[in-house]
Amino acid sequence: MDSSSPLIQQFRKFESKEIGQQLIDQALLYKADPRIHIHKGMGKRIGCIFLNPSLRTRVSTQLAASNLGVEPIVLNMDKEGWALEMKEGAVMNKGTVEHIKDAAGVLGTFFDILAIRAFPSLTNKEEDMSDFVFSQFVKYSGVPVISLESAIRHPLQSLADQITIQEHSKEIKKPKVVLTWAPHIKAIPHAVANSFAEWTLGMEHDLTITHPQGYELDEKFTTGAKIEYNQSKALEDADFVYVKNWSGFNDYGKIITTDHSWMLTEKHLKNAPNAKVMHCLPVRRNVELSDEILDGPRSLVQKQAENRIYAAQSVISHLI
Ligand SMILES: NCCC[C@H](NC(=O)CCC(=O)O)C(=O)O
Ligand SMILES: NC(=O)OP(=O)(O)O
Repeated sequence: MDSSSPLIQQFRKFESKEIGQQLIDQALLYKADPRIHIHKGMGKRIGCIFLNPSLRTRVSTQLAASNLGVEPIVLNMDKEGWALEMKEGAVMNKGTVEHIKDAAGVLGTFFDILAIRAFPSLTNKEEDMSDFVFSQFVKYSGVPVISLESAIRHPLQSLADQITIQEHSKEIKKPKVVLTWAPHIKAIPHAVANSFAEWTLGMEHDLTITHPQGYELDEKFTTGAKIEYNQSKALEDADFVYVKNWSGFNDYGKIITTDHSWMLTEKHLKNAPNAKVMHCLPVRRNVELSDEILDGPRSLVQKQAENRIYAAQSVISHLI
């Protein structure tokens, strides 16, 4: 498939509701019968390259590939690979051992598809915003590259989230979705929140984003959403509440507040009796979200994680 096609672009950034729905439908087909296309990927290989930790993405991508007969090979580059140099023209007389040009070139000859996890630095805003590390793999590998969460987006997570929303909103015409900031002990990337906003708006749901002053996200991803600084007002009558921490975007990579009162508990949802609660995981229990919600009937977090398999399978299937 031509790597500039809108379908492939959507694996990186949201292109259209029609393509979004097509990917969701394909994922649901695989969920009903995971090995229906077991021969489709015969002889193909996907290289899953992790520059950062992962549980769900690592395992679900391998399961998705296996369901299609594609052989997955995982390289935990941060632990097992050579330290990569990303900068053009670098004099490599310090810690980095291998240049991205050489490494990505080799990986491109070994694999039909690459899948890359590369978190942001959260210190160099301009570089992070250009999705520098992910883009270097795209530039030098010469094969289609799937994002397993890059500096600015986490599209496979968002696809899984939209599958989950669709599965749980059969009776609701236009679900009210609320993305709420949650406290955390560390500076956390914007990718999950950005992609969730991009896909939720793209699928034409009603999106409200709530966070303390100063935690405004990049407008590139949030235009069309209501921004409501009063969390309890934002949560009223919500159908889905997506809980996520992120660090400052304007005050880049900074922790602006850790206000514990933003941690979602049952009390916060007294005016949202039907709200289902979502989180991409891993979650810091009783910091971001309370045990009572995570272990209670509102929680969709396990369903989201399960749908990661079929989201990845839908995307890989379109690529082979
Ligand atoms: N892919 C799922 C989330 C990955 C990352 N979370 C983290 O880094 C959590 C780290 C911690 O809790 O220490 C994030 O939110 O973008
Ligand atoms: N949600 C998610 O991407 O999880 P991992 O970081 O464990 O892959």
